[in-house]
This record gives sequence, C-alpha cells and structure tokens, in this order.
Amino acid sequence: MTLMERLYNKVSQNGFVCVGLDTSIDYIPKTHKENKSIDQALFDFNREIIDSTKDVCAIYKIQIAYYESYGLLGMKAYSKTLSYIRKNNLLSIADVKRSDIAQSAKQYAKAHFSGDFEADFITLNPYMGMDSISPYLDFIEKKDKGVFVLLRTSNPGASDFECLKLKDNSEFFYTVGDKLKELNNKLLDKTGYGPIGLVVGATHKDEVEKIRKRYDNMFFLIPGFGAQMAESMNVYKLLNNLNGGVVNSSRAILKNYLNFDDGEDKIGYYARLKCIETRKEIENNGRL
Ligand SMILES: O=C(O)c1cc(=O)[nH]c(=O)n1[C@@H]1O[C@H](COP(=O)(O)O)[C@@H](O)[C@H]1O
Repeated sequence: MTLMERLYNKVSQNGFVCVGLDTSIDYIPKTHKENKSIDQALFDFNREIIDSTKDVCAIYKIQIAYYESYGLLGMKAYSKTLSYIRKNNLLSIADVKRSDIAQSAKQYAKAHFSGDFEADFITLNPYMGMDSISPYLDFIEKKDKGVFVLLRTSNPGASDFECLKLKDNSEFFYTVGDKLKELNNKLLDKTGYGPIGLVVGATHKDEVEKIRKRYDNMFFLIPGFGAQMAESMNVYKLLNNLNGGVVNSSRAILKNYLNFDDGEDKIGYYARLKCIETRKEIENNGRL
C-alpha cells in the first residue's frame, strides 16, 4: 500500500482529524512533570495523547519549534515521538516548513525523511521557487514520502504576500498552487490524490470553494479549526466529500483537559473527546 493509500484509508476509517502535537511544557500539569527530565515529560505527554486518540484521528502533526525551543532534550522528545508513531503503524507530518536552495534542501530531505527525525510527510514553504521543492522528489518517489506545501495560510498576514494581485487580477498563491499541481499530477495513485499536498487554512472563507475545485487532485492539510476559530463550514468545503484532506487542531485538543475538574488525571481521555467532537461538528455543519 502506498503512503497516500494508507492516509486515505486512515481518513476513511478514523475520520479526518490531524492531532497537532504542539507540545509546550506549560501544557503539562505539574504532577506529570515533576521529577522528570524535559524530554521524558514531553514524550510521556505525547504518548498519552497518541495512545488515546489513535483510532479517532488520521495522522499526527509534530510542530518542530515546540521541541527545538528546548534544545537537545526537546529534539530527543521529538525523535522519540516520531519513532513511537511509526512503531505503532500510525502516520506523521513533521511540521518543519523548510525552504532553501537545492543543495541545502537535499540535506533537509535527508534529515527529515530518514534517520533520527524520519517522518512520513513534511511541510515546505514554496516561496524560494520550484528548485527549493524538487530536491524532495527523490525521497517522495523512492521512499514513498509526501509533502504539504504552504498555499494559503491561516494567519492574518497571509494577505501581505500570498494574496497580492498579479497583472491578470489573480492572487499570487494560485501561481504557486498551479505549479505544484503540475508536479503532483505526475504522481497520482489510485486514491485519486498524489503525495504533493497543499496547506490551506480554513480561517478565510471567500476562496475555499475555488481553491478546492482548482486543486481537486491535491490532498489538503487544513489548519485553523479550534484555537484559531475557523468556521466548520469552510473546513467542510475544503475537505472534498470528507476524504480529501486532514484537519489539524493542536491547542484545542492538547489543552481540552483544562476545561474539566478531573482533567489532570484524564488528559488522553479529554483529548480523545475533543477529536470526536471536532469531527462531528465539521460533519454535522457540513450537512446543514
Ligand atoms: O503548516 C501548518 O501546519 C500551519 C499553517 C497555517 O497556515 N496555519 C497554522 O496554524 N499552521 C500550524 O497549525 C497549527 C495550529 O495550531 P492550533 O491553532 O493550536 O490548532 C500550528 O502548528 C501551526 O504552526
């Protein structure tokens, strides 16, 4: 089975939620971190979240900054989390948002698609051009890996550059998406999708239908639901019949336990509950 088939099957079986492991030490209750090293505290927290959510989510996204910020110990937790996901036959997106000249991009590909930090997918920033993307193709094709490339991000600043109007009145990000679509079209498998996906935030509603239609063979990573308050209807439209993307939620899932009196003893349970609620809310609102 190819990577895209595995992801597609996970979405069909468990739903489209992507659990964002943006694990800050501040999210971990005191009782769960005292007498532990930082790497152990971060990893134990992640393991509890993974064990409790693996049958109600499609994939895990590990945001590397949360681990880099704790230095070597943080990176140890990052590496252990990725290998725990792999050992359990689950899928991972390393949210590393890389972008560099081809020679350096090759090294990033090696760093994040093999060895201590091996992930199934990574996130890329495309704004240095296509030669900053192509070095990843070797791993995509030979090692069955995938990428999600930033297209229309969820932050307010997305309008500063991504949405600038070109001479023909189209927004700049469509030029980026069209080039990536061409590349992805050569790699489609029987799911109808290919391993070059797009990151499309759900916080902007005007263009969601147009984006989904234009990039119909591209799998989406959709952030913005939960803590960034994207509307469930936007998410639904981007999902393409609920199987053309994954919806990331990080803080809303990891910190859900804080909303309950018995939360500290049931961190995983409340994370699981939030995954189920997230899926239901998007599915139900989409049906309206
Ligand atoms: O590439 C991303 O994952 C990403 C793109 C984007 O446009 N917006 C965005 O929020 N993200 C990431 O998605 C996650 C959102 O986290 P929450 O807002 O806590 O759900 C963070 O890890 C962000 O870095």
